[in-house]
Order: sequence, then C-alpha cells, then structure tokens
Amino acid sequence: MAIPVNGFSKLTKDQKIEWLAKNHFINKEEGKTIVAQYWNSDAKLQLLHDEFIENTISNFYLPLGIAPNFLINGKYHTIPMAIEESSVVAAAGKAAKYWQQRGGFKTEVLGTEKIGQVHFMFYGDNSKLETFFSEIKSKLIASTNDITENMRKRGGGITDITLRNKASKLNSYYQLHCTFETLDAMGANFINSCLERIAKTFKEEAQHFSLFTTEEKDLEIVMSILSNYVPNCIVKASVSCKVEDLNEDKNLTPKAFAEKIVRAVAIANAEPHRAVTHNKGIMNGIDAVVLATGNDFRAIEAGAHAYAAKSGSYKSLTHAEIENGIFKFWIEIPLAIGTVGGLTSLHPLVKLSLEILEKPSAEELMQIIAVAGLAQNFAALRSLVTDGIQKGHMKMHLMNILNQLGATAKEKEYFVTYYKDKTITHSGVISAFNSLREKDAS
Ligand SMILES: CC(C)(COP(=O)([O-])OP(=O)([O-])OC[C@H]1O[C@@H](n2cnc3c(N)ncnc32)[C@H](O)[C@@H]1OP(=O)([O-])[O-])[C@@H](O)C(=O)NCCC(=O)NCCSC(=O)C[C@@](C)(O)CC(=O)[O-]
Ligand SMILES: NC(=O)C1=CN([C@@H]2O[C@H](COP(=O)(O)OP(=O)(O)OC[C@H]3O[C@@H](n4cnc5c(N)ncnc54)[C@H](O)[C@@H]3O)[C@@H](O)[C@H]2O)C=CC1
Repeated sequence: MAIPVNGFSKLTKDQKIEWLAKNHFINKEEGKTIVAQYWNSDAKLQLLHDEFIENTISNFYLPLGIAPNFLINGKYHTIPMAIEESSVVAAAGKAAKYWQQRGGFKTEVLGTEKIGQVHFMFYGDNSKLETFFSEIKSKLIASTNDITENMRKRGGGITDITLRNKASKLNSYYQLHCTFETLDAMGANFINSCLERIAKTFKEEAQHFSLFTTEEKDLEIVMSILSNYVPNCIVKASVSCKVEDLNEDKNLTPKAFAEKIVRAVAIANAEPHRAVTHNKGIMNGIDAVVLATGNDFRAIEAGAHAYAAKSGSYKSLTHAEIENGIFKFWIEIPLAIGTVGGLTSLHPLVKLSLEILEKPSAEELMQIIAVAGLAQNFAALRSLVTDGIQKGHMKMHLMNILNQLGATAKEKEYFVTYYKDKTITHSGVISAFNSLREKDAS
C-alpha cells in the first residue's frame, strides 16, 4: 500500500528500490530482481540513462523495429520505429512496398514557425498599451540578444512579436505572441528562455513608461511558455497513382478500392468517433519514429490533435480524392521536432536511429515522420476496407498471446503453421493451445 514519504528524491538509487520493495512489491526479492534485470551491464551507460529523468530505478524497454523500402522523393529510407504494438511495423513495411511500386512518397515542408507566448493581464487603457508595445518591441527582441546570438548566427532566432488582445475571451487577458525559427532544434528550451527574458523586459519597461499610472496593478505577467500548437510548422506527405494501378486486392476492383478509401476518410471527417481512431492509426506511425529519434511525443500528439480540430470539429489528418482517374492520398501535420538538442546526441539508440536515417536535418526528419504517418494510415485503411483489421493484426499479435500462455519455441512454431490459413482470435488460440497441451500430456 502506498504511504507518504519525505525526502525520497534525496535517497540513493538502492535506497529508493529498498523503499519500493518494502512498500509496494508483493514479492520483495523477485521485484528487486526484475528492476535490476533491466539495468545496463555497462555502469557508465546505466548512469547516463539514470540521469535522463528523476528517481530512476530501472530502464523501461520498448522494441525498436525497422521498416525498410520507403521511397521518399526518389530516395530510399529505412525507418526506425520504437513502439509496443504488434503489426504497426509490419503495416509500415507493407505500405512502403506498395507505394514503392507506384512512384513512392512525395513530401514538402510548408513552414517551420514555432510559437511562444507571454500571457499577461492588463487592466489599463488598451490604446496606451498598444503605444507602449510599439515603442518597446525592438527593445524586447534586443533584450534576448545574448540568448539568441548563436541561433541568429545559424539563421534562426525570434522572427516576430505581436501584441494580442484576448479580452473578448477572458477579461483583461493579453499576450505577447512570439514566433521563432529554431532550425534543427525543437526549440522548447530556447523559446522558453527567450520568453522569460521578454516578459522580464516587458514588465520592467512598463514600470518606467509614463503612460502607466499604477504600475503594479496595471500589468500582471501570468506566465511565459512555448505553445505546442504550431499550425505553421507543417509538413505535407502524399502518394498518388492512376486508379487502375491500385490493383493488388483480389476481391475489389481498383476503382472500388479507391472509392472505399476516399469514403473511409470522408467518414472520419464526418464522425469524430471514427476520426479519433483514424488519427490514432496515423499516430501509430508518427509516435514510433518520434520516439525512436528521441523527440517529444507528448508535444507532437497534443499539436497534431489540436490541428485535427482546427475547424471547430475533430477531423482526419489525412485526405483522399479521386480526380481525373488519379487517386491522391495525403497528410498535412504540424511537427515541431529536432535533430539536435534534447536526447538526440545522448541516447545511444537515438543516435543510431538518426544514423539509420542518414543524419537528417529537422526538416528532413519532419518529412520522414509525416510519411510514416501516411503509410500507417494507408495500411490500416487498406485492411479495414478489404479483409478487416483483425486478420493482419492478430497474425502479428499471435506471438504475444502465445507468450502470455507460456508457449515453448516448438509450440510457437506449430501455431504459426497452424494459423497460416485460419482466423486468429484470442479465445481461439487459448482453446487450441489447451487442446495441444492436453493431447501432448495424454
Ligand atoms: C499486418 C499486415 C502487414 C500483414 O499483411 P500480410 O499481407 O499478411 O503480409 P505479408 O506476409 O504478405 O507481407 C507483406 C509485407 O508486409 C510486411 N510484413 C508482413 N509481416 C511482417 C512481419 N512479421 N514482420 C515485418 N514485416 C512484415 C513486410 O513489409 C512484408 O514484405 P516482405 O518483408 O516479406 O518483403 C497487414 O495486414 C496490415 O498492414 N495490417 C494493418 C495493421 C495495422 O494497421 N496495425 C495497426 C494496429 S491497429 C490500430 O491501432 C489502428 C487502427 C487500425 O484502429 C486505425 C484505424 O482504425 O484506422
Ligand atoms: N512544452 C514542451 O513541449 C516542452 C518541452 N521541453 C523539452 O525541451 C527539449 C527540446 O528543447 P530544445 O531547446 O530544442 O533543446 P535543447 O535545450 O537541448 O537546445 C538545443 C540547442 O542546440 C543548439 N543547436 C546546435 N545546433 C543547432 C542547429 N543546427 N539548429 C538549432 N539549434 C542548434 C541551440 O543552441 C539550441 O538551443 C525536449 O527534450 C522537450 O521534451 C521542455 C519544456 C517544455
């Protein structure tokens, strides 16, 4: 049972594990063995992982899979994917092969603008605030010069600051809406540092500004933070081919297949319950590459879903149409990611993932990640409108069910052959497994 504890953070790693074992593990020794089983045998490497977060007791493994054959803008890519869900990597590989034979994926970065905001309350005269802002805007930017110096040398930095009056949404609420170019970095820490300096300068200057009378009461800085909603940091990935070339599904004509995919996307646009699952399938691909490359999947998830809801109702992140006999399928998604900073040069598997992707720039990685999302959605939709999702998904999930049942290598081999031409269900596998064990026992 959980009990309160003071000063837990100050304990050593061993003491933390002891505390955990004493208060939480059913079998103290077994729990401690599992925790230790996932430590890296190289103590230096383990310390590196320990220091990524706080109160670390062990490492939490996720499989790192590989999806080859991605032809993007005429060049082949092998995509690393870190994910726990079976069939995602297989689906990516299958979609990659499908589109490789139909011209491959085309991609384009439509914008790289990042956003941060100083949120403040202002209780005085709006026109005085506007005058004040226009007078000190350049000073606000200049006050960050020491922070932005290196970023400016690389061609990035603060691109603009605007004053936004949000009082119609919340009484007396205003923002300094700041935009940034952070090049190969996601930029969260860079942006937050700039924003906190801007807020400090803003407040200081306001106190000296003659038009404000009761300085403390007039202007209250509430907080300074980047926004994970980046609708102008957008990448587009697409595939297209003649409808007649969509000719791999035996039970559907190419035209019927194309129309079903278009309809499946239309249903996601018409029905949020479906759109959420549709987009979850897209995020299967996106998150897996985001994780493998050491990026912040929470930021990407939050931004993607906000973008899906930008019209006021939640819709598909992908689009499909048939025009003049051509099938087109594409995604537009905001992706604020980095190939420098964060964990990118620290986590050995992240470094290796970036090496597999041939050390991309942030813009190149945006394009690869968007392709992974589009491919994943195509694979899922293709299954959904033809055989149904369970056939392929359960084929890949079979090993997990067998592992849950404690199957031996020989039994696994037997069931892979046994299920080659049969539909797999969880209860069906349990029953077949029990029958086999009973047969073997008799
Ligand atoms: C699962 C498949 C790929 C099977 O498809 P299949 O036709 O049985 O595969 P295959 O054995 O004919 O192999 C074809 C290719 O698929 C890949 N592939 C095939 N098997 C493997 C494997 N073991 N390991 C690695 N790659 C594999 C691989 O690229 C292979 O080519 P090869 O390597 O032989 O040259 C197919 O049925 C499929 O794409 N299904 C969709 C699965 C999917 O979307 N999974 C996501 C989880 S479900 C979900 O979370 C989202 C969802 C579905 O709800 C979203 C939505 O509703 O929109
Ligand atoms: N709301 C959110 O999303 C928040 C996220 N974070 C975390 O912040 C981290 C990302 O922040 P960053 O500032 O990107 O990382 P960071 O703090 O590691 O800084 C990256 C730095 O790399 C340098 N750099 C070197 N070469 C560069 C190049 N070619 N292009 C651009 N910069 C280059 C720049 O000085 C840049 O500031 C992630 O770990 C994220 O999880 C932190 C706070 C909030």
